[in-house]
Amino acid sequence: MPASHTQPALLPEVGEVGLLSDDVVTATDLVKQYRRMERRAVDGISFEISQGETIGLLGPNGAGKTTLIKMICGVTAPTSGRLELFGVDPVRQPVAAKTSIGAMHQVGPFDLMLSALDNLKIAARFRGLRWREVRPWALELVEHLGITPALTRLCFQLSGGQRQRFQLVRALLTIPRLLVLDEPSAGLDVGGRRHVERFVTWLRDEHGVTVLWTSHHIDELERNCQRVMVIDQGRVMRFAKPRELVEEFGTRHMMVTVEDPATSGIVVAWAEAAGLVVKAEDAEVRIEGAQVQDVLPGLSGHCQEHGVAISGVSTATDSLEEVFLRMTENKE
Ligand SMILES: Nc1ncnc2c1ncn2[C@@H]1O[C@H](COP(=O)(O)OP(=O)(O)OP(=O)(O)O)[C@@H](O)[C@H]1O
Repeated sequence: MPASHTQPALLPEVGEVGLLSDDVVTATDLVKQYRRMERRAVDGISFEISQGETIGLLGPNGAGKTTLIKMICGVTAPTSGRLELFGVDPVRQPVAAKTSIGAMHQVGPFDLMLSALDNLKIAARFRGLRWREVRPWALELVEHLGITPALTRLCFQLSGGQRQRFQLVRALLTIPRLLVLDEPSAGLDVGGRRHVERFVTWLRDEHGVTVLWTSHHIDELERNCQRVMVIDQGRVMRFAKPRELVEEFGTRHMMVTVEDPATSGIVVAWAEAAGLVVKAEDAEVRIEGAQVQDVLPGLSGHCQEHGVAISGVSTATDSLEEVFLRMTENKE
């Protein structure tokens, strides 16, 4: 969090222009059909996002995440359906989108031949902000993200991670009502990812910022999002809390490790005969099932009878990543 932990006094009021609703985004039967693309990129999506929520957007490559974000930002128009951002159409009233959204896109619009500082000044002007007014806050952010020494360097001289952090500063020249993060951790190391996560949490908790967050790091969404929308081939498969997705699509599993990998087949044969889903790799056997721990006494007895030494047993529930893979596999 920035050192002051407060929104600087000079920070301009944001998100005031003609905004009629507390619902952040409302989409009804939203469709995007690109020319020269056979299927629809977004295919009849309906959902609502409320003030203060952190929403994860999850889907395989080409699922339609970026297209959906572009429509929310008013950058591209829906082919049909209805989309409202704070109660207004972001394409017809682009000022509303421009003043209420802070967006960090996958491909940043930085001019590589200008310094990061000049790029930030240009971004401020583009958004109708006076640089001298947002400067203290922007520089505080730059300091907080550890990129002050890179401020006056040309953008092409920056590392991917430094550029990514400047993209975040650019999205946050004012504190937006909706922060859109399209792959914010691309190019960041583990420390950088956690830094960004903490900062976004602070924005949500201290300033009530609503966040729409896409990532291929599913653990990141699991940690930070209240609800996750799983989309595939332009359609919403589920829009639910991470825990609900895991409960609905995940399974409990037990990992049994045998001392001698050659004996794992005995465990596999027993589990299969008991009607359980089982996978083995070397000395590790994974047995799936809702009440999987209940089979342990029977399995132990069988192993003792057949001279199989078990060196470890653990049970766990699938992670959101495992659930996501199960939901989207075989959909090509
Ligand atoms: N301007 C465009 N013209 C034609 N087709 C497009 C255009 N933009 C995207 N597409 C296609 O629309 C589909 C959805 O693309 P989109 O970029 O929204 O997916 P995504 O979920 O963001 O993917 P990724 O995770 O790879 O970034 C893809 O098949 C893509 O090729």
